[in-house]
Amino acid sequence: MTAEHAHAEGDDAGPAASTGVLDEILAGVREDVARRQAQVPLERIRELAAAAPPPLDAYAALRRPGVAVIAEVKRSSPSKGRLAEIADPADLAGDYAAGGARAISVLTEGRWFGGSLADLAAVRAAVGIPVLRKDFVVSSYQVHEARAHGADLVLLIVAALEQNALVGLLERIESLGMTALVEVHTEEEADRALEAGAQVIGVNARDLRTLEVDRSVFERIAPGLPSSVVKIAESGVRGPHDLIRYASAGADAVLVGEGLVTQKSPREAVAELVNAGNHPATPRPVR
Ligand SMILES: O=C(O)c1ccccc1NCC(=O)[C@H](O)[C@H](O)COP(=O)(O)O
Repeated sequence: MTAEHAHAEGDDAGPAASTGVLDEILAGVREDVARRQAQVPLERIRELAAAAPPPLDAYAALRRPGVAVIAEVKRSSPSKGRLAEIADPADLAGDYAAGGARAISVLTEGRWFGGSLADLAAVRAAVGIPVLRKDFVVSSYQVHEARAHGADLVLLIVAALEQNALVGLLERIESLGMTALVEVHTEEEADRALEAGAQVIGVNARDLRTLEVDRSVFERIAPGLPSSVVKIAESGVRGPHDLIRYASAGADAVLVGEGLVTQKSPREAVAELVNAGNHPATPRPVR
């Protein structure tokens, strides 16, 4: 399967997706990282990371009362193909922030998601709230890149990493003052995330190998996570009803892409979710 035709196979899940989209994405990511590293050596990217303004405290931002909304800059996806043009990611991020988003997620992978590090830097410059580098991080080079381009949070996907690599990358992220958002999809992955020391865990309803979305995955995994861990429900939020469902299962935050970028007014769509997350009737996580 290729980036060009994967989405033609189905909606949220398709038979051809079962060949393992994640592995294909990772192969491309490794090539792209090697190319960038040949252009900008590790030593230089480390210097750029060290010179960047200090990161914001994402853990504290996501622990504030109410269900936080992390709004995503997402042009395309393997499951849906082209979602939105997003000519100016800074402009979109500004709208998200004005609508009350607690953080912005920027997909920086280029082949399947149409993102870039330039998008990350542009969003960083535009907003004063935490910014997540959402990518398929497999090397510490990418962690330094994230910091150099202004990230406060970096995604680590347990399914993409051996345990040693997960632990090493998490430590590297924290040593640079950033927060690791550790993504899981099964109970076993949640155990690995906790063993690695994750303080912020995202439960993705989307199986990254099959692309199937199952919102009940959060309800299964979240109650088993310690109360000190920030619990983020990722994928499948199409409106306030999904946020409320995730909140009932203990979500501190929801991460939303498609449900925002496809709206006529992403700002109003964020505000609607934020209002639902702050509504007194919306369940609060037990801490
Ligand atoms: O979105 C995909 O099709 C996808 C496929 C393979 C790996 C990752 C993928 N998406 C990344 C995400 O997890 C989502 O962008 C994020 O959780 C938001 O999801 P949604 O609100 O459903 O767009």
